Amino acid sequence: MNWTKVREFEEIVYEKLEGEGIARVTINRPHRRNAFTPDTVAEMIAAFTDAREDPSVGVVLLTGANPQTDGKYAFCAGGDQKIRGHQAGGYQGKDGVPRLNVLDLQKLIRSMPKVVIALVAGYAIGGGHVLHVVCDLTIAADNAVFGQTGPRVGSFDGGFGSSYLARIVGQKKAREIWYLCRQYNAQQALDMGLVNEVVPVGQLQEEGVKWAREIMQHSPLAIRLLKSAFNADVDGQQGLQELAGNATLLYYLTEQGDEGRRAYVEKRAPDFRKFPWLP
Ligand SMILES: CC(C)(COP(=O)(O)OP(=O)(O)OC[C@H]1O[C@@H](n2cnc3c(N)ncnc32)[C@H](O)[C@@H]1OP(=O)(O)O)[C@@H](O)C(=O)NCCC(=O)NCCSC(=O)c1cc(O)c2ccccc2c1O
Repeated sequence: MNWTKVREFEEIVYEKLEGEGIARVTINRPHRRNAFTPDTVAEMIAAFTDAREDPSVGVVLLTGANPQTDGKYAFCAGGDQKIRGHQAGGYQGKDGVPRLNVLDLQKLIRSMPKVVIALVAGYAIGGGHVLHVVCDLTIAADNAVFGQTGPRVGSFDGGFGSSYLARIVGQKKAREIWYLCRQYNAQQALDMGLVNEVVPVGQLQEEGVKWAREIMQHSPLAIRLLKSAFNADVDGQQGLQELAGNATLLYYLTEQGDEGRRAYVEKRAPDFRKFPWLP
């Protein structure tokens, strides 16, 4: 497949499949099971922002560099515990400032009007598990392992990582996942509705592209509106803002919406009488 690097990053790889509208973000810290630092997250935010702003991109694949240095696999093992500051308010990257900027990345993935598909091989653990949860779809390799570790390592994600997880797998299962910190294999994840499909690990990337190509055949506006409608059901005023923003976008595309703008620019009264009050 003809993947082209969009630009150089240090802790991720960001590519596009030329002429297909598909982008891929790969977390590239295999010596730490692809655990993220604030710098990894800042790079991911930059890549996802590029994909969001590029009108030719409709689908973004999120994955981890594999196999790892010891031959094992990981999607992402969450925040890098070795740089989580001592009694500090977050993870410390190159500038030494403690932050939890993965929360900004979660919001971006969730609200961007493109489809984000997590391709999970090996461990999706802690904050890495939450990353796949906030993606629109998840395809798992048959060696995938899912779980939260927060209460064991002195952390928790009470946002999308717990409340949205409960919307996906149900309250009882979500509480089990967080309170017991167990690990679940790909089949168990499929059974609880946590992933969309399980494929052999060697086919994971191809399968992701296959799903992306199918999505790319469909209407961008319909998918944009569906994503914001799914979010609006769960995300309160933020979700309504996304849905309403799309209503405004559509209104701007109409003659009626344009009449108000034109009248202002032409310094005349708008004529809305020609438009029907539909039932
Ligand atoms: C993922 C594992 C289950 C894999 O186990 P395995 O035995 O295969 O591998 P090793 O344990 O030997 O790991 C190999 C190598 O990688 C290092 N490593 C792995 N994960 C991390 C990590 N998260 N941070 C730092 N380093 C990591 C490991 O130390 C080894 O290197 P050595 O040089 O030491 O040999 C297992 O690795 C594992 O359980 N990892 C920890 C998973 C974890 O607890 N993650 C953090 C959860 S908390 C979190 O992610 C989090 C982040 C946020 O930003 C939040 C923001 C807001 C709210 C909440 C947040 C949050 O909870």
